[in-house]
Amino acid sequence: MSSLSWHEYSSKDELDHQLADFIAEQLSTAIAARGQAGIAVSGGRTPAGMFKALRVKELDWSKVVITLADERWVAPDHADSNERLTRENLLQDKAAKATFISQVSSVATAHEGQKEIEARLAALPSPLDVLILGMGDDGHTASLFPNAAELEAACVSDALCAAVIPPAAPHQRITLTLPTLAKARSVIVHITGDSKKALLQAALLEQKPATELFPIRRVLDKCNGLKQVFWAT
Ligand SMILES: O=C1O[C@H](COP(=O)(O)O)[C@@H](O)[C@H](O)[C@H]1O
Repeated sequence: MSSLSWHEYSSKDELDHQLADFIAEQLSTAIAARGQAGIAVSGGRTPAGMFKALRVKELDWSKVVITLADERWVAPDHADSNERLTRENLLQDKAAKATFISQVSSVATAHEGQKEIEARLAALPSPLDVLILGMGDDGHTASLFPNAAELEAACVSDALCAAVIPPAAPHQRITLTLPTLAKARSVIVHITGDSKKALLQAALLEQKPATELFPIRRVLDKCNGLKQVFWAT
């Protein structure tokens, strides 16, 4: 694996602000170099504070395309929706000018909706300039869940996204596939708490066939861009 650098902070607030500064700089650099920037953000409990710090940054948000690393197959106003989290916390203030690509539709299942989401994602700058990954307590990242029936296909797929039914977590999912995630120019793992730090460190040390590694490790192993962990206790 190419090298992974760690940035550790003594508070979540400091982490949120430092990470927001770093992302804003990367988006501005991408816009200067290529005229636009593409970023995929994660959902869950971790990113809200960082989103609030990022949304007020001075950059040309009209040139930024934002999507999700993964989405829960729920209505966009559902309490568990990653889109809702992103709209309420990131797509506000200056960042309201960004383009957002939603990864959910009104059809009943993620498997049925995958083709429509795939078509929408064709508008995403490729490769992504910035990818923010979370990590669950089970080592999943995006919605690449250990033991999901769709995991192996999503790790080698030519598609941009895949439908996944997590074996032990709520909601059907759409996730960017591992090849789509791994192409990102800059990958940031954004985690908090001692147990996630310990899990990530253990995942990075595992010596097993790829199919038995935690999904977070599988993604990081395939990334050739800049790789960093932003962590706070
Ligand atoms: O289900 C999900 O979980 C992960 C981790 O979330 P957290 O609540 O532990 O921060 C998240 O990265 C992913 O986007 C989300 O759909």
